[in-house]
Amino acid sequence: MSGYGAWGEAGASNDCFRSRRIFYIPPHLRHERSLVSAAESGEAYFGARDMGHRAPRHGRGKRRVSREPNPLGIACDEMGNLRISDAGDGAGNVIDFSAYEDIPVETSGSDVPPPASTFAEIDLGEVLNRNIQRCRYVKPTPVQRYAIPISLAGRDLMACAQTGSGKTAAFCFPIISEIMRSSPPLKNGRNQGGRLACPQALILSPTRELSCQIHDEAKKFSYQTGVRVGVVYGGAPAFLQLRNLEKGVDILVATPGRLMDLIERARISLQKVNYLVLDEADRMLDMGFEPQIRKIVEQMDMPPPGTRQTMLFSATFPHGIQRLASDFLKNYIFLTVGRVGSSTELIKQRVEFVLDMNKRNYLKVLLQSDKVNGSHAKLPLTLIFVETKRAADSLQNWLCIKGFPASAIHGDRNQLEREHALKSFKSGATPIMVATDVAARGLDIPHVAHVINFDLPRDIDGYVHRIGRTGRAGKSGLATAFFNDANQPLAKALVELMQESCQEVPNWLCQYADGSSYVGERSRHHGGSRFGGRDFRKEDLQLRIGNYKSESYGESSCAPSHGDAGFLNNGDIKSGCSYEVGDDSCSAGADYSIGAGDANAYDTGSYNVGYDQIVATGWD
Ligand SMILES: Nc1ncnc2c1ncn2[C@@H]1O[C@H](COP(=O)(O)OP(=O)(O)OP(=O)(O)O)[C@@H](O)[C@H]1O
Repeated sequence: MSGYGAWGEAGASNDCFRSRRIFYIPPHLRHERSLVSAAESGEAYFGARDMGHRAPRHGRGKRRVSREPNPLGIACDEMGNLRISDAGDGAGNVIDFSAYEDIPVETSGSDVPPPASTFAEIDLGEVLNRNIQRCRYVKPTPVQRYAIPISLAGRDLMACAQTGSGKTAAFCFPIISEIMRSSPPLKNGRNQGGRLACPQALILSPTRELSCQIHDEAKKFSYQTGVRVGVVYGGAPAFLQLRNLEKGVDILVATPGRLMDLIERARISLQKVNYLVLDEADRMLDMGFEPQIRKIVEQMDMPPPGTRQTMLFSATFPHGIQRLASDFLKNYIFLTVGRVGSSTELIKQRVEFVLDMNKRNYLKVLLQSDKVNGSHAKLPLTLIFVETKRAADSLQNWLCIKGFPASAIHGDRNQLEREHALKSFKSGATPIMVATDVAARGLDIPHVAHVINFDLPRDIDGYVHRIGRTGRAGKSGLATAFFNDANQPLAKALVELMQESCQEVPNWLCQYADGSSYVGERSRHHGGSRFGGRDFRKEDLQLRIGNYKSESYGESSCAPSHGDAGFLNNGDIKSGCSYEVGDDSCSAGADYSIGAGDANAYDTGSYNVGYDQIVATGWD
């Protein structure tokens, strides 16, 4: 094996494939030279006991500098210190977040801590602050300005902020800082026997790729802090992940399936979890994940809400999901940051009427024109979303035949194929990637210039996440959607979203919207608001003030124009308050996962039905 490929070979004999033991080395372990050389030399990987370079804890900011591998990929001096002048975003640029300055922010809940305007204002600790500088994060983004102080104040949080606006750092920074602060230090995140990992923080995410990405980010942020980050996800051998965890883990990033498996095998315990994060929280409580998440959060050994701190993040938060999520939270703050990508025109949205039979030809024309307009006549990175796994394979083949280098990523591909596709897309070797919704959320791929919805998703939230793969971190991007009669149910919500984002809406699309029978989550609950979502407690309360009874839940920092008059301060809503108006809302909630078992497919029909039930039986 050469370099740090994805596969390790033990007992290698190049001409005799069968005599080799070949095993997969997951990305987060590929920097471990000892692992790779053990694999190359045929030595058992299992013998590599001390591959970690954990810095012993000597109190906050005073951990011993170690030979910890440098996750930032930046030059270090002989002591392992990064040379800050060498640091950057990979392209040597300071990222421009000025586009986010005027974004409207709304908070609700009791005693909301004031936001911070600079990182220096927030007491995150010297080492972490240095890493923030190394990442070239000059100023906190709006979600970071609000979420970090809220989290440091120990409050539960439901945060809805636009795609690409820095939510990962918003939950990683306070957790790393608090773990560094924790005294006395816990036993390096494992029990005395050493085989049971007991993380202090658990970050759950819906896909393997996103878990790996969060893990990589968290490693960068925690460089030389002594805080250890681990990851477990399906599709890769568990024993390698476990070996890594045995060295100790403070922050564990996980997909739910693999985590559950390792809990049941008594290799991970959640009893010391002080911080729980659900990234893409609406997705985690939707589409078949909900029972699993409930099991992990409520039926294992995790401390209950109030004892642990819980933070939920996403760019979209349908109200029904907010209701479910509130079971996991205690006296939480709801934070909304307007959808920057849309509202500031960072993402230019175009919708074209294209019949199914013409889609491929139209795509070809589009790609050819992108190529002509691209720098050095090169195709810019283009992500194409399709509905099914089979369609992804088929379109990828067709593109390759037509001379457009393309990779494909979907749930039927094995982990190695998925990683390979992503890597070759990121590097530009195959500048086109065809994807199902497995790549719709969270993935932060620099320089994606164009997102094409070859098949539109069935719900508007899916559209928001998909187009959010471009126009990230202050950069602009383009999103093109192919629309035809089959997409009529989406028309109204699409027009509203485009209008909100100051996009040019074609007349023909408005006509489709006028004739649309679909009333999506956005139409029904966002009420034309510029915000990415509203705190469902407000609207429930407003309804109850009118129809049932008054109950206080907390103060809103937003102007009275949002209808806050009449709210009392400092109360705490009981989780699941909507149950008062009919237990149907409970069972409606359960519909979210029924019929949506395929984690790679969207089936929003089920939750629309569920929500209709709430509306019909609860409020009318
Ligand atoms: N304060 C900051 N200054 C500069 N860049 C930042 C800052 N915070 C985050 N970034 C960069 O912005 C990009 C997007 O961040 P991130 O992936 O956390 O977005 P997100 O809000 O989680 O998006 P999504 O909703 O798609 O998951 C990343 O490349 C990250 O490094």
